[in-house]
Amino acid sequence: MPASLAAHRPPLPVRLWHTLRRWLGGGAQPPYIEAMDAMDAGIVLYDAQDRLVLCNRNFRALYPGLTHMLVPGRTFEEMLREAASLGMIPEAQGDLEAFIAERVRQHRNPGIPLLRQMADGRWRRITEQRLPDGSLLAFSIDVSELVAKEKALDEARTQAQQAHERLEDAIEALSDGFVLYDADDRLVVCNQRYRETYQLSAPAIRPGTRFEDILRYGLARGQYPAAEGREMEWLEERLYRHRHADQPILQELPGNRWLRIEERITRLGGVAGVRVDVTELVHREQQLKQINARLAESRAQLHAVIGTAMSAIVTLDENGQVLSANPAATTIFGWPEDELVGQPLRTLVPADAGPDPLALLTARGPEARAGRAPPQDIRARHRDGRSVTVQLALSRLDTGGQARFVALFTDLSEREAYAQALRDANAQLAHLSETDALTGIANRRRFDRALHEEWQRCGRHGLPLALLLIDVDHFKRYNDSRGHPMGDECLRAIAQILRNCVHRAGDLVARYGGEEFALLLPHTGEAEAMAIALACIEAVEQAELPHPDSPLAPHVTLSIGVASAVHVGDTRAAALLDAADSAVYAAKRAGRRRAVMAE
Ligand SMILES: Nc1nc2c(ncn2[C@@H]2O[C@H](COP(=O)(O)OP(=O)(O)OP(=O)(O)O)[C@@H](O)[C@H]2O)c(=O)[nH]1
Repeated sequence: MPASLAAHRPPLPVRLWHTLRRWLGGGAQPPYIEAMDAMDAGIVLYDAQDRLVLCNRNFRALYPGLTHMLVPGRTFEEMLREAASLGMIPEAQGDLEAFIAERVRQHRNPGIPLLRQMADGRWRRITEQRLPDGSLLAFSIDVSELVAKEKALDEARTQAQQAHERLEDAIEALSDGFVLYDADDRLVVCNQRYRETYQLSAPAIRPGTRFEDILRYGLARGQYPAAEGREMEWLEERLYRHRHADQPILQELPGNRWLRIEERITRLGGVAGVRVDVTELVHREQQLKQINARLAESRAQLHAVIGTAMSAIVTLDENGQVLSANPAATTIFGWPEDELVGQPLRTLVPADAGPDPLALLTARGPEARAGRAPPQDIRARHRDGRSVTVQLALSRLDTGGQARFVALFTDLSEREAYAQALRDANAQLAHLSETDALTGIANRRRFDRALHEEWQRCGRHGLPLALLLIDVDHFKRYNDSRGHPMGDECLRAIAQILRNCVHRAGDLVARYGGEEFALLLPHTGEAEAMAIALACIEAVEQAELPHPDSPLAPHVTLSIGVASAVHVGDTRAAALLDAADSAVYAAKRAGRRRAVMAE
């Protein structure tokens, strides 16, 4: 029946009353009584004095031991008292009189229907209604199933509430942030940790708020550093990922804090999310990245150094087999790296070069403890079989695991060549610094040094040292008549002639100055020195170097001062020089073209 129609109908007891009135007014005929008995509800009618008028079978069945009382004329209270005394009313246990008083009061002033449990444990709803003529109609319906369902519902509700509380407790107990959004993306529940995580957004984190609105609130307050300057783009991306929640998100928070967000679509179409603080992990990763970058840089620098080093750098395993070699190893030993790798150290340092160099580092000795052997010069072997002089420095690498060694080979042959070249250059320089540029014989510096040294040396042996000072006669005229370049040529020729006049290893021919020469003759006495002087004069004259302007001869002539002395006591070399000088003047004074012995 439609609800609108039911609303206009009179209540059931009133309808029942009218029916009963019709029955009773016309004399209650058995068929109507039977009809009442057939009804599912217990029906009982009391008159205005609360005396039973009639009741149906269903009512009588409710009180099986009370049949003798259920006769017209019995009052409600009498029947109640009898039923209670017979234990038919469980509620009446305890204070019987109080129960009866309360029940009679309710009966006389019927209000809302009563729910009563019967002796058989079943539940009935008793509706009592005072009728217009003062009589009271009561009927009771078995509502056991309804009550059972309501109880079950209550229990289910309680369980649901408990489950909800347990869920809330569990969510709160999580060390990570948890949040649940419904299918409309409105916040359902979140824990305190979640609110603490998003401190700048916290005021917006309330049940019922949309996820997007929480994001916008946070965006406006700098909650998401990664969104700075591109807020709308960031928002779009974040919402997309939120709704497609398939992969974890790494999210930055202010203060270089980091979260890992795991979101899942729930069965009801909402989104459950967990926020894990991974700040430490990210910081460690950042540090690791920096360290790796620095490591890569150092490695690149190391490779550059090793690659360009002049020395061969060879790494070896614990058995002395080559692990790697730099380009210099190929230069020094002739082995390409790929052919050298895997070969024993003995390939480069053969047995005839000495004991195994690695033995020092593997045996128990001070070198092994220091992890380094002193550099040693050895004859290593080139790939083509020839030996190469190298300096080998061995050291052990501290790898923390298996032993590794580094052999540093420096090619000494090259260094030797450099050293020799340097020595040669120095010698040449020394030679040049003591050589006369014009004539190629010793210069004044060399002469001075030699005079001093020979003076000392001859003195030590008690031997005489002779000195010839030679002057070219009228050389100014030579220059003037033949020109300066010819003068130079003449001086060169004289130097060469004088050089040929001495034969002993210690004899020195030097250019003493301008057109003056000097001969230093160790172990030479006066007579011998004079003989050499005369030989020099003779040799120059025989060369017949033209000197057209000389008043002495048509060719170049010499004047020579000769001195010879033995270094005794504290006599000085200068004395020998002075003596020779005086002698040469004497020769000039005597007419030139001669040799004069010092006095
Ligand atoms: N061409 C040339 N002339 C030089 C060089 N050194 C010195 N002379 C010259 O040698 C001459 C020496 O002159 P003097 O000292 O007067 O001696 P002299 O002319 O030889 O006279 P006496 O020694 O007294 O015979 C000067 O004219 C110098 O210019 C040189 O390297 N080359």
